[in-house]
Amino acid sequence: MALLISMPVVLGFLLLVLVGAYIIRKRTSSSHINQADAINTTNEDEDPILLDEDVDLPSFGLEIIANATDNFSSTNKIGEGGFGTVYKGVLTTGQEIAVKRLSKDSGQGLTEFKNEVILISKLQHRNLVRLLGCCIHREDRMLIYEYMPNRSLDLYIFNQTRSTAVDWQKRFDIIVGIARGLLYLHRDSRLRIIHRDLKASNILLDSEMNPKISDFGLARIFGGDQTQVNTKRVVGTYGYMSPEYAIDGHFSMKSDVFSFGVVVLEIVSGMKNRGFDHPDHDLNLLGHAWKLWNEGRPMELADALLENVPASEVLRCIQVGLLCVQKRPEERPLMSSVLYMLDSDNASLPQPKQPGFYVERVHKETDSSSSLNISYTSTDLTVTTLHGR
Ligand SMILES: Nc1ncnc2c1ncn2[C@@H]1O[C@H](COP(=O)(O)OP(=O)(O)OP(=O)(O)O)[C@@H](O)[C@H]1O
Repeated sequence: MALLISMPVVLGFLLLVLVGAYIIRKRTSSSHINQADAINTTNEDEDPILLDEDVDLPSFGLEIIANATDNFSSTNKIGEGGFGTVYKGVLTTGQEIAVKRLSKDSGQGLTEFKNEVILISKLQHRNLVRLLGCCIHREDRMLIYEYMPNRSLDLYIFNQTRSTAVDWQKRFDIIVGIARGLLYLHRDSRLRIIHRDLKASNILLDSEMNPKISDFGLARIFGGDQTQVNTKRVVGTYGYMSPEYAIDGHFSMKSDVFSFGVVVLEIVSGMKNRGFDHPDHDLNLLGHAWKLWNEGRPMELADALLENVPASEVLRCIQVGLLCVQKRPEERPLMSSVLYMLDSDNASLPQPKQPGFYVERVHKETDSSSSLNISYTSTDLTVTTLHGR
């Protein structure tokens, strides 16, 4: 009798457990869908998307890397970034490497480290820097890259002495190479990747001055038909960030296109967007280029150190650069169109409209569509801004 009474109770309990398990499973799997097949626009959590899967990447022992870099000696130090210090090293095989050592007090860096390892180990393109492996030893984390003998683009184009080493043909090839690398990230790789920190110091140059996009610590994977992510944590570098990203935290392929446009105008002019100084106005490089364009004298933007430049090619690059930095993301071209425009002599290009963020020296630019003022600092550091705080 007692058994007969308790039977429905037991069955009911079992049913509850099953329904509960189903709901939990459904929730878990839909959070995966958000990452992989995501919807058109998503809100990004404070933490970046990290794929939970094994990465097939060689691991170097600390001893090997310490030997290669002369125990991380200051003479082997070649750079310093938001992530930590970069050292040059030589393996016993004679192969030259660049070692990025995550600084220990960089809480941000650990997430970026994982992100970079996971992302770049899946990518392969002649215009992307190659990650050879990583080294994890206790608290120490390092990324091992192929060494780029000509270091980064900023060291050439913003340096009067060195910039003569990059004539117009080289600069044009570098622009096209960066565009190809970015198109691969946006469209042609197995994943759709938004770099988020494209800038001159993240373009490395090999022995033949071929450009390689580097620094994937801030990059994000988009899935399915996803075109935009909204984040509260804006990370990037002032001078290269698009208005909709810097102000509203919206990033997309079009925010990378904006950064690409800034790089193009910097390559053509040999001047930095941020910190640009002109006696006649308060505009930054984008504003200056836009002003010259409207006044019908765009060729004045070209680096004075360049000789015998093919005017039509330079003009095309300036026009493409201005199209990429247009204020409204929907007006900016996709990287496929950018490459088409760069490649074709006689394609008729659209007229560029007003760029985003084109005032510099007033140190403050207000966007009417947002209640937020963007205040520039005087440093060129990578920034992290929390919106809505
Ligand atoms: N693979 C490499 N080969 C040669 N030089 C490199 C390599 N990777 C980085 N460097 C040098 O080290 C410098 C610092 O690189 P890193 O990517 O850490 O910082 P960054 O891009 O300058 O700044 P941030 O981290 O703020 O974006 C680069 O500008 C470049 O000159």
